[in-house]
Amino acid sequence: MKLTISLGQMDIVPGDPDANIAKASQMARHASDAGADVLVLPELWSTGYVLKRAGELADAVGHGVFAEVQRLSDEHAIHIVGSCLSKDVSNQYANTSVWTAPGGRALGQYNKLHLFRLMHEDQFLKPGDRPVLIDSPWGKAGMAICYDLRFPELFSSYATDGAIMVLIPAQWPKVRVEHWKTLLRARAIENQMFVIACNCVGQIGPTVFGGHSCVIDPWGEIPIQAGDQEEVVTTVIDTDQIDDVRARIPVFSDRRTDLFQF
Ligand SMILES: O=C(O)CCC(=O)C(=O)O
Repeated sequence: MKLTISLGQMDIVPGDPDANIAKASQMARHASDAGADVLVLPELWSTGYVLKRAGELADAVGHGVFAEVQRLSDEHAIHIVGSCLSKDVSNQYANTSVWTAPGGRALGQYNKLHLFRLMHEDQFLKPGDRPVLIDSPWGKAGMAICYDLRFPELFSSYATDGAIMVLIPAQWPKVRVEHWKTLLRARAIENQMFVIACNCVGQIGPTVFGGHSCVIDPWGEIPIQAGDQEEVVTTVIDTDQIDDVRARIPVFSDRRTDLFQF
């Protein structure tokens, strides 16, 4: 099955949801004009890392920025995935990626499992308590956010549970962009699935972000990779490629499940 994906590599305006929603709106229009089925945005794209202002900037899922994304999804008939600051009924904050589908619905939501101490997430946010696999119209899709990329067991559990792709909104710093590229490719190759990753660009405080948003196929090839500027890039993937790659090198049948847990 063919799936057209756009990556909205945004230069996030810190602490200014209105400015970032305007950028997301332009990106959704651009992606829709390019024929995209799904637009992926970065991690915390509506606010950036201004966690000290979570009380003012976080929204309950379904409200505020999440409702704005639903409006964009309906208007442009496009699925949208990206993470924003959320709050729950007890006013606890999380880094939440929602898969928003046209027609006024969300297919699922995921709270970042591995909080990134270097950005003080552990001081402000509640970590997620479970992996989330979305039943998308193109097949099962695992949800991950940025630092989660360093934890291969998350990706391998998604693959074992039938994922054909994992979507990763991120704010990955330029200084470690080689880790980003290497880990994304490794996760795609070792799990023989598509890895779809959208980073941001620009600078927030002392941190410069690395861009290089990309889609990686199950063979480790990179059909599209952005540079280090704000841009929307689009590519078409064929999910049937997964069966071809898994037939060529049957790592899932060759796993030593008698020795290791997956
Ligand atoms: O793992 C890294 O190097 C970057 C992670 C990160 O910036 C994040 O999770 O926000």
